[in-house]
Amino acid sequence: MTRAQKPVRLKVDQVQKIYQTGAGTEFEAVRSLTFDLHDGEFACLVGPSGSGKTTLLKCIAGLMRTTSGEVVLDGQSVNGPAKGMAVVFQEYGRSLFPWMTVEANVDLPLKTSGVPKMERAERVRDALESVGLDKAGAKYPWQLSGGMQQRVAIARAVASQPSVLLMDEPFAAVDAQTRADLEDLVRRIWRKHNMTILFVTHDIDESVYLAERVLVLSSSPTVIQNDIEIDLPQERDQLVTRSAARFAELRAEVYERVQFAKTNIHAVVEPARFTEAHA
Ligand SMILES: Nc1ncnc2c1ncn2[C@@H]1O[C@H](COP(=O)(O)OP(=O)(O)OP(=O)(O)O)[C@@H](O)[C@H]1O
Repeated sequence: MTRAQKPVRLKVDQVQKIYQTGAGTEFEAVRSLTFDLHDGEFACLVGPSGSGKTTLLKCIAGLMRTTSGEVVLDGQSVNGPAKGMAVVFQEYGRSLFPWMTVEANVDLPLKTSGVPKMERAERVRDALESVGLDKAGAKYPWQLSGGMQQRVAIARAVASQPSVLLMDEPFAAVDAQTRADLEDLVRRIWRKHNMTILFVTHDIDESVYLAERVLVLSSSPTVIQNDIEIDLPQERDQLVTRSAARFAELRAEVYERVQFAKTNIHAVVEPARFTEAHA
């Protein structure tokens, strides 16, 4: 089945975000963003610094109101923190409760959403096993390394069985080796649980390695500038995949698009004006 034939999980429809920045002033961070995420897709979102990646993710997760436009999850309009979405942030240290064990941290969203106790225990066990932390359930977050803490945050997201998993620069704060391990872990989890993932990253190589599709944002005020299919084999390996000729081509393509985004404000939405202004 092709991507287009699969049901749409997440619909982002002309989302605009204008921040009120003080006495009568405002800043349009996101202009008009439209894309669909289909069931089981893994998409990465890249773009210049300040292009609105975090703003967009917060709007999608229902943590921030859009100024206009709509986010629809499984056919329901998102108007607040949505039950079917889980978010993994960069700051794992702040997203886990230090006074709770690993198990209790993973269990918390299940408990608050009223999942029966027996089922909760099973889901927590499965999720911790998926991230290779089945022996660490009784530990506290502060007894774990940064990479392990981020795996707990991922386990918590997996346990809640979200329709869509949102990840905002989740590996930016860990060392290179841990990052590579976590990338492989997320791809394994994605395939095992047939998840739908939207992953924000600064790192172009990471976006190509992880995703099936890379969405490139323009600079602010932001629109989707490019939607690039990553036609690499499903089985990926840090050494083999990253040294493949096709990987280099895709990386170069995404890199060029991001460079273009940095220097061509409004080039996509208003090409005529851009051409005139730079003629
Ligand atoms: N609360 C706010 N009030 C006003 N402007 C804001 C606010 N939050 C973000 N912005 C502005 O909106 C734009 C987009 O910010 P955002 O953090 O979403 O970008 P980003 O692509 O995630 O950035 P980075 O890649 O550097 O993390 C930036 O110009 C930022 O200064």
